[in-house]
Amino acid sequence: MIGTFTFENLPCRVVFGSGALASAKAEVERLGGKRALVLTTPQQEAQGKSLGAALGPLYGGIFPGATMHTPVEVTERALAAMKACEADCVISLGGGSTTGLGKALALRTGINQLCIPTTYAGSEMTPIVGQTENGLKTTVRDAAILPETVIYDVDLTLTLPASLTATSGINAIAHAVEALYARDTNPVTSLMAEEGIRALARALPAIAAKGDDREARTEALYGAWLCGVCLGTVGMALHHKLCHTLGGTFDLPHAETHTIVLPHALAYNAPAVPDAMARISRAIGAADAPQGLFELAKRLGAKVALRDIGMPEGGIDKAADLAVTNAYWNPRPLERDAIRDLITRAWAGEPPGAIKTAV
Ligand SMILES: NC(=O)C1=CN([C@@H]2O[C@H](COP(=O)(O)OP(=O)(O)OC[C@H]3O[C@@H](n4cnc5c(N)ncnc54)[C@H](O)[C@@H]3O)[C@@H](O)[C@H]2O)C=CC1
Ligand SMILES: O=C(O)/C=C\C(=O)CC(=O)O
Repeated sequence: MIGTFTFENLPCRVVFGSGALASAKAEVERLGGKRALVLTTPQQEAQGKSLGAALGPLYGGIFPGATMHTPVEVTERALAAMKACEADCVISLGGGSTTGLGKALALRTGINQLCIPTTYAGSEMTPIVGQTENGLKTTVRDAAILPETVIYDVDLTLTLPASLTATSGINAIAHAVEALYARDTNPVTSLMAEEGIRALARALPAIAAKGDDREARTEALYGAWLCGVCLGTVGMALHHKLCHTLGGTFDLPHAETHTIVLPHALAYNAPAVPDAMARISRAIGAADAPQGLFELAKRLGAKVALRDIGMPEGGIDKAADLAVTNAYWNPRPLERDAIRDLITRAWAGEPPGAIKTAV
């Protein structure tokens, strides 16, 4: 049954397809840009420079210093580079870290962003940025943060290593999973969520078998786009909050943390959200959604234990305390002991279990 709901379409132009990168110059012109600063990580600097060459007179320069979790000191250096070349727009070429830097600049200056994602993180579709200062990561949501234009070119994803393909893809799936049981869930976002999960769950094993399978890569990028829209459109819950806490407190890598925690967070919420569980099961083709996602991660060769990505066992209690400290909405009430159980399983790499319920 369709109830009452609010749906807000976020204004963003999307150019999708193999070879779409060639439209970058035209898209900058469409935004009214005269001088673009290209942003990349150090690893993607050469790619950024070749994009710069294709921009001709619209190329203002490159800032190849993007890094994970958007540290404010990096943003300040990028701001100086923006001023030095008198840029009136930025082009973010890379994964969520590079997109995050472009968003941090837009938040401070209102500058237009052309975003060219090369992972499946989905940040390009959201008006959200997480920024780190003095070791503390805080999240800002603001309309100015949403990129104006996004170019999805599957060719750029062919080089994404197998490990990051797997974890970034499951990071995307996590956005759609939580959208299906969000407090402000709605039928339109849920359509995108189920289709996004389906596309990624189908494409990722094919990519694991053949990294340059263009058809599977296209389907994965399409799925990542839909999942990113879900993250930008509705609120997230326990899974995203836990990953944020674990990542920030123990300096764990973003996509890997999502991949490990997702089946366990879903098992925790399962009793409260049977309809969402049915949709996820259908999308991944598994009888049990948490178990199916755990199996998918293993099949893709991803790590399934927080201890294997650097979380100390002594941190389990601290994480459980933090998870229930700043109350936030979740479909199932936050129960400290059950959340500790969830984190313990994720730490050890055990399959998701029936999580104990408070009596
Ligand atoms: N604000 C939002 O809505 C969201 C923000 N994020 C943020 O994004 C960051 C994580 O982004 P990710 O995309 O997971 O990783 P990333 O952007 O840090 O990329 C990881 C590494 O892979 C390299 N790389 C990227 N694409 C490549 C390709 N196609 N071929 C070869 N190498 C490639 C990058 O240069 C980098 O060295 C975190 O800081 C996270 O908080 C993630 C999702 C949503
Ligand atoms: O950290 C951010 O930039 C904000 C949101 C996310 O990273 C979303 C996520 O946890 O994947």
